[in-house]
Amino acid sequence: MSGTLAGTGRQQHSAPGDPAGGSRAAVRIRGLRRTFGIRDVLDGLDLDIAQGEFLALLGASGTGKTTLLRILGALDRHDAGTVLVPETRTVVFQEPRLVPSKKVLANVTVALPRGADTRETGRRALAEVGLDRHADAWPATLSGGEAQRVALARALIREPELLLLDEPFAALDALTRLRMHDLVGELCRRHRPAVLLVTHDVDEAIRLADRVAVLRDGRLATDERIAIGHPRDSADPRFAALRTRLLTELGVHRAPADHAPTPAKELPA
Ligand SMILES: Nc1ncnc2c1ncn2[C@@H]1O[C@H](COP(=O)(O)OP(=O)(O)OP(=O)(O)O)[C@@H](O)[C@H]1O
Repeated sequence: MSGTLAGTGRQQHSAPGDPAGGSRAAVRIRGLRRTFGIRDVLDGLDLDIAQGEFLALLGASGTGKTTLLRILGALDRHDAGTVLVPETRTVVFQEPRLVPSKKVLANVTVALPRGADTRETGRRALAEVGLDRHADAWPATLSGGEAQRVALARALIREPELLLLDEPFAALDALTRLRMHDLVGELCRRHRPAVLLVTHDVDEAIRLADRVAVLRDGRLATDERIAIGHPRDSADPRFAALRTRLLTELGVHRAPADHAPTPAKELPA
């Protein structure tokens, strides 16, 4: 594990993470602060993510979810605290961010060192996301869901110890999103990176994660482990109960749908 010592800009290399809750930590954050102007968006945040653990992070808009993810990806700095992260981290954003002038296979292997087996490794990564037949396609010819699968293949090909997912399904239609959930769940079980998923979708969080946390006032307000065997089907009453608890934590109180819809109105010709 290596990490950044806040305020010094130096890289810290340390022994692999100590046991955290029985597992070894891939991510260890203590007292993290990030200030924009006069606002402490992250304010003394503590968080561990164990190796191979899938953490979904919920929070109202503007609470600092993406800021936290960007700090872990070294895309932003922090003002105080300690952040220890693994050496290999990759990010999937809401948009696929493919290079339009490179074909799909070249996009997937873009961050790999050139070697005799680079193309073969790229083809295997594409096969994992069901797109091996698109290796020679241009990004502009892909659907949104296909492009996002290429972005996922590009992120996993480096076998990251930490995979950072910043609302990667938000721009997809509902059916494609469900298919992507299955795919990401399966690939994460196979590759076992630690995962931080930033999302607004409570159902998605419960369906995919081992742990769900809610960010509020710069810290984790809720940090809940989802038991092995917990129902992942949104129709199940235990799933619904957890959803209601998390929505309440997020400040969303659903009014019961007790009013009948207004009758359809015929528009004049
Ligand atoms: N570079 C920046 N300069 C100034 N303010 C920033 C910067 N980046 C983020 N912020 C502010 O920090 C706060 C948290 O932003 P962030 O994008 O992390 O929130 P979020 O929880 O991911 O929001 P959303 O769910 O809407 O994407 C916001 O008020 C935002 O305006």
